[in-house]
Amino acid sequence: MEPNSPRCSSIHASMAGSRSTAPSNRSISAFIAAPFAFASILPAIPYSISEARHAMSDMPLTETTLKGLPFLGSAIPLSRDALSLFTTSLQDADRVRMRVFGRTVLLLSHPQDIEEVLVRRRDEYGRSAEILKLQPIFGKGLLASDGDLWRKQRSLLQPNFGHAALKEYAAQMHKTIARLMGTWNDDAVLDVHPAMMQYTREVICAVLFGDPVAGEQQQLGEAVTTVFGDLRSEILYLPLWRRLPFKRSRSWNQAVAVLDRSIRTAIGQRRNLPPSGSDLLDLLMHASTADGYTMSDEQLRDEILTFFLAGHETAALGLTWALHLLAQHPAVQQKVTEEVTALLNDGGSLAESFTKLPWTTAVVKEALRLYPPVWSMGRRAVANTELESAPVENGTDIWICVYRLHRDPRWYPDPHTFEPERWIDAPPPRSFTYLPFGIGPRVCIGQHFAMMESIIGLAAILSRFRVEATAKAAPEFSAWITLRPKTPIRLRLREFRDNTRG
Ligand code: HEM
Repeated sequence: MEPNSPRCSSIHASMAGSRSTAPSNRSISAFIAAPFAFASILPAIPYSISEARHAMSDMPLTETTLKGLPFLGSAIPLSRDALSLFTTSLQDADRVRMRVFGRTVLLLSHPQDIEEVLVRRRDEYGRSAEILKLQPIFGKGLLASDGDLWRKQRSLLQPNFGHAALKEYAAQMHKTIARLMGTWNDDAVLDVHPAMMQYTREVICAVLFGDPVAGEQQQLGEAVTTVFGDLRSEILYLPLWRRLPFKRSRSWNQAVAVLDRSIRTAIGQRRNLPPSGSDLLDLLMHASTADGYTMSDEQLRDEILTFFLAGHETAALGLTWALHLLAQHPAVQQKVTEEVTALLNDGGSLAESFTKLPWTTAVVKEALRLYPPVWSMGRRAVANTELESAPVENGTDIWICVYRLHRDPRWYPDPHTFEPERWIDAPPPRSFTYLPFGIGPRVCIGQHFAMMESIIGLAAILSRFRVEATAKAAPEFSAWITLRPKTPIRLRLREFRDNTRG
């Protein structure tokens, strides 16, 4: 997709938070200035309302209602296995209505409804109940805030995820994965998810704080792992769970305190130094909008925690699933290895030339299609509104099942098959059917960052190692906030090249 095409400018215009529901051809907004050089690695998220309307107008949407228990509604099957409940019920209808603890929930996976909720009628939907429950811990960072605060923060933060900034981060990413691979040996069996968590955690720490001394990094890393590893309980039981004298809640509280203290200390120390532009913390601290708005220390702390929350595990999961898929598909792995090797043999460097790796990019996109780390997105209606032929009452919870959307045979032929070819020299998928990073004004601010981190990470690993599956069975996954493997994914590393280049 050309960045200045009408489609693309519609995306950008839609993100500017305008109240109009009509598509606009305004040129690229300051919010999402997708850099030209990165266009080829972005997930194809074609967006043209008129095109989408035309293509889908002849298909009436179907709706069903799930019967549940009094008051509990569908809470029990939902807590047992939400993903199965979602995918099974969405097989029979485009929309599923259910009750959960007395609330109405509308489950969606049709692109037409998704467009309504996330773009056309976006002002009629607010943050989801689950996200709002995180506010006492993570404050009013970008993910959990809304309205004017969100708009101000988004425009302040967005430039730091644009082209120039990303180029700086590429070198950090490459350095980080190279350092990590220095600890891997030929024939070793790698537990992939924790290894990728280490990679993305070190990247986000390095990008935010520069290269802190190893001890601080380690302490911060452990706190991040504890806090974000136990978010599930947090969301369910907050604030009760935190007050109970369990070992897990105690260590969780301690980790939150460490994280909080480390971030506040880093902010405090920096306030006494002149601006250096050396890392993201420094840039954010001194950023201001055209009308002079700057962030308070409290807001800065919330944004940094939010980046950990939103950008650490998600990116690690994308990479974990990509490596798993490559181990299952040696022929595709070979293609990736060949293109990376060719680039390096021609004197290219991964940090500078990662946009020139179509197979690696396609593998990342396809992994995010099959295993979207954010497999479900939520909103809550803040007004009485409607979807085509369906009323939506104020207060209705909306859940969008991205997993089902990505595996719907109407949009993806042979939807459960790993086929990176879909993303190479093929027309982009139908509008609003590929949403690993969401869409509309609340689209992931870190999407380019995450794509770059994934491509550089994957390419670096495959420039040196072949990965082999150690188990035949496909791993099961647990779908709570993110789509995680239920049991470890262990891959055998076969070193074929030393890591002195690239
Ligand atoms: C593969 C990796 C990632 C995936 C799959 C992912 C996915 C998403 C999705 C689906 C949303 C939109 C949620 C919604 O509309 O309700 C989102 C929002 C967000 N993401 Fe990401 N993300 C990833 C990486 C990152 C990274 C690396 C960062 C930061 C460094 C980040 C920061 C954020 C923030 C701050 C938001 C909230 C944006 C807003 O509401 O304005 N994400 N992400």
